[in-house]
This record gives sequence, C-alpha cells and structure tokens, in this order.
Amino acid sequence: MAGLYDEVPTVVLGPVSRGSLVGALTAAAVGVGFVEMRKHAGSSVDSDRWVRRTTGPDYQDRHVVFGFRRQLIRPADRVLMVDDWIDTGATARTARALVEDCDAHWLGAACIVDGLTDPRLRHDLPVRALLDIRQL
Ligand SMILES: O=P(O)(O)OC[C@H]1O[C@H](OP(=O)(O)OP(=O)(O)O)[C@H](O)[C@@H]1O
Repeated sequence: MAGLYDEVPTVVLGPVSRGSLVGALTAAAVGVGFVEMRKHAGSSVDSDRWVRRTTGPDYQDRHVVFGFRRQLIRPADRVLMVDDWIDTGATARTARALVEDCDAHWLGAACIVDGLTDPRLRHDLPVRALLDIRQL
C-alpha cells in the first residue's frame, strides 16, 4: 500500500477498525510506526493531550469523533493513512485534519478499494487504491 506513493511515510495512520488491521500490516511492511485513529475518542482517561475531530457525514450518514494522542505524531513526520475502503471520504478528510493539527506532513490516503462518491477527492486528498469499486 505504501508503494502507491512516491514519498516513504515515517508513520502509518489507520482508522478503527478495519483500517487498524490493514494499517498495522502496512506499517510493519515499511518498517515504521503505526498510530491507531480511535473512534468515539471522547474525554481521555489519561492526562495525555489528544487531538480530536468530528467527521462530516460518512457513508452511513454518521458524524464520528476520531482522535489519538498528540505526541504520537510529530511535526517532522510524513503520515500515510491506510484503510480498507473509501466512500464519501469523510474519514480520510478527518484524518488529514488531525495530521495537520499535529503540524505533520500528510501524504494521502491509501486504500484497498476506491469507492469514492466524489471523484474530486481522488486528486485533492490524494487517494490511491489497489482496486476501483467497479473492478469488484
Ligand atoms: O469514506 P467514508 O464514508 O468515511 O467511509 C469509509 C470508512 O468506513 C469504513 O469503516 P466503518 O466506519 O464501517 O468502520 P469499521 O472499519 O469498524 O467497520 C471503512 O473502513 C472506512 O474507514
């Protein structure tokens, strides 16, 4: 998945839950760290600083609060999001905003299946995928 991009990431970011599985495998293959983008990331039980963002409506018309500990992504990091599927792009856009909150460099969203409903996001995010939904 990381080979879909020219730049090599220093961190892979994966949204719970399927993105965590694919993302962790991708991070292991590249030999870099993995950060899980937690769902329903409400108030923390620890004293660490978190970054949090709420998605726009996703493919199920949900608004999901995602987040992670801020210290996990540093300004020098190049961050690649990895997921199994992209539909509205709401999750990926939130991932990009969280990476920007950490002042890190966003590479894009690598997915197994590209099912984007708004093709403009393919260029804007950018999105690279192993398969287009029409190939399934
Ligand atoms: O482009 P979007 O409209 O944001 O949708 C894509 C997201 O939806 C799916 O996850 P889901 O929320 O179903 O969670 P899961 O991985 O726990 O099943 C998928 O794994 C992506 O993370």
